[in-house]
Amino acid sequence: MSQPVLQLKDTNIFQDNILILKNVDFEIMPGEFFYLIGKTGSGKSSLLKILYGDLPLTSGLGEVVDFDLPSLKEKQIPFLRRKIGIVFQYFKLLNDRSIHDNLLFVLKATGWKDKTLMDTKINEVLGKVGLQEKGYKMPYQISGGEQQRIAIARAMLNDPELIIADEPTGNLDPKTSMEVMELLNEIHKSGKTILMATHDYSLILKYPQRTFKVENGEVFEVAHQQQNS
Ligand SMILES: Nc1ncnc2c1ncn2[C@@H]1O[C@H](COP(=O)(O)OP(=O)(O)OP(=O)(O)O)[C@@H](O)[C@H]1O
Repeated sequence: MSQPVLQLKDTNIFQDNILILKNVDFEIMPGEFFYLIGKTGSGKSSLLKILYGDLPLTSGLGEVVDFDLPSLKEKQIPFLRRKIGIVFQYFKLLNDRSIHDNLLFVLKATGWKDKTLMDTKINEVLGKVGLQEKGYKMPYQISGGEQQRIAIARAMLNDPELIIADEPTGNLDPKTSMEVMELLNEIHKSGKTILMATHDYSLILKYPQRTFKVENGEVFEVAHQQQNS
């Protein structure tokens, strides 16, 4: 039987010694797509930060892409991040270089050396997000939706075992949000595991998946929503 891609057990999550979430228990198996929903400030980002090593796990058990979180060392974090693709609300592209060079920068930073292999990989991920022709453009020369697609392409450069998306549509208009959701769905259908935080219930209605809710310091699974389109 396959192992969970991520697992939290009896985990308490703190920010500045303040308990934000208690007794968090959940796991994601390979190929699943999970939403994490909850109001602004409920603790979604804190939970995700635990998973990519941005917040230490000081209470309870946790394992992500075969890394043990309670014993995670600073020097292991880059290796953890190579196995996780992260997509943020604000796309965080580097504005001083082209799309192609944004992607090249990540490949070089994660240990790639061969120029031909790097170019092939960049073309591949740009193709996956439908933007193969835009590699020469600067980030500010493309739309917000396109920038988020590039950020998704960037997250896929190292074939991650898990994609974490923190409010990936939070900075986009409704139509562009739907396009980004279509893309995430395609990526999911290609076999990727995705955990996505959002407070946009309309997306969850349109693209129903297993959903965990963050509320009053707790995380619990909610029943599937009916598709409403
Ligand atoms: N660096 C920090 N130091 C102290 N407290 C923090 C820090 N970051 C977040 N918090 C607090 O932790 C709580 C949860 O914040 P978090 O960002 O995880 O919520 P969220 O559900 O992701 O909300 P949002 O969608 O607004 O990011 C909030 O009360 C917030 O003020």
